[in-house]
Amino acid sequence: MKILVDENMPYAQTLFSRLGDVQAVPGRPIPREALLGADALMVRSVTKVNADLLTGTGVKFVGTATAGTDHVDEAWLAAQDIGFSAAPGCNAIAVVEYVFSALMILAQRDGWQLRDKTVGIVGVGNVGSRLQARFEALGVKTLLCDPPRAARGDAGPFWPLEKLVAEADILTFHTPLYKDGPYRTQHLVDAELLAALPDNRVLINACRGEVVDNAALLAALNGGKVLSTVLDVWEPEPDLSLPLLRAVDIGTAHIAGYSLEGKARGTTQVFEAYSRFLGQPHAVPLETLLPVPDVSEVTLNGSLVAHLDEGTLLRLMHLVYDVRRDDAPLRRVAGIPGEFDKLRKFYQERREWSSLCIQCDDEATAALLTRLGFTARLR
Ligand SMILES: NC(=O)C1=CN([C@@H]2O[C@H](COP(=O)(O)OP(=O)(O)OC[C@H]3O[C@@H](n4cnc5c(N)ncnc54)[C@H](O)[C@@H]3O)[C@@H](O)[C@H]2O)C=CC1
Ligand SMILES: O=C(O)C(=O)[C@H](O)COP(=O)(O)O
Repeated sequence: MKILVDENMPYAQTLFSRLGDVQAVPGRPIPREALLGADALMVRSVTKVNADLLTGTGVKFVGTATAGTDHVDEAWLAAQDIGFSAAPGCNAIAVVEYVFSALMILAQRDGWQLRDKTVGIVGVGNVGSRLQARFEALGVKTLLCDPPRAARGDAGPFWPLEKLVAEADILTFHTPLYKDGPYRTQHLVDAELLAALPDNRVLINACRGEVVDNAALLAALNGGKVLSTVLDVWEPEPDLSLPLLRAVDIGTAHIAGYSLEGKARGTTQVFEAYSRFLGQPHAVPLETLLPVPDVSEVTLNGSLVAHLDEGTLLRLMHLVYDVRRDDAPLRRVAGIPGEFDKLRKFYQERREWSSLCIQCDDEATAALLTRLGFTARLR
């Protein structure tokens, strides 16, 4: 059995070799000759999986170690009776921690406190709901927009996007990319929305580049719109607009989801799905794969809760992950062919907040840190 895996999929060799012969290949594009004779294909978001890629191959199962699936023609796979699995939620925590880092940096730079702001979350799935839970832990007001969930009768409240545009200080987008249909998200942020957005707001896109009309955003920023902008994803990738990169406050190379835990969950989720598909189910506990983090324990003296000190919180968050480490390298190499993908391929190890154990003095602080996603212990 031959299993092709994207070369940027940590732990794929270790895991998939339990099921067959593994060959690691570049994902953008996958070499056609490698596909011939392959039984299964494990990709990431950079590979377009469709009839053009797979017709005439013997591939019977496709896994994508990603949350988004817009690069996969699922209807075509189903029509060909090719098995498919994504990795829903695998990197949601990483995206949440990216958003927090970005917001804390802007707050410090511009002299505001997160707790005084209202955050509008557009798309309240794996990322958005975790984001909301952490904001709630900090007492930050959120407004949620998720029309598909509202239509399903899920508990909200969910609001129309227009209300978030009018009332939220921070708008953060976490929807799938839908190019058509009733919940189309392509260019959800367009010239009209940008014009309606009052000045001094924050806009974050960490879902898919096409959810924001990049040309309209650049025109708005060039036209004097006062908007702090954080973009992890671009239209198009990898050839992002250099003027837009210069105009945004924080810009990164589609790495919001790139914690080691997030990538490892992605690989294990598709491995487990493929093993079930083959009728040989395996379960892989994440802790059996992950290395010890560089910094694993700190002591926090005093209470974080008595008067919530966002400066201390920022320092704790940034002991684990500070988004500026990803903004600077993109600005250095953007525009040089191949460099966007290289930043992603040779990504410096990044861990999630849960990898940091914080020893603290009081129960309320420990409870808050735990709700935020750190590991907290009373000393
Ligand atoms: N930058 C990165 O590294 C990453 C990007 N992503 C992207 O973020 C997206 C969201 O991730 P998850 O939360 O894990 O996905 P998810 O599928 O769990 O949640 C998406 C939510 O968006 C909602 N939604 C759909 N259409 C909408 C619309 N028109 N308006 C508002 N809400 C809408 C859905 O009902 C769902 O609740 C993924 O589809 C993926 O494209 C995900 C992980 C990492
Ligand atoms: O999971 C998703 O969806 C993402 O956007 C991934 O974080 C993107 O990573 P790659 O698949 O492009 O390595």
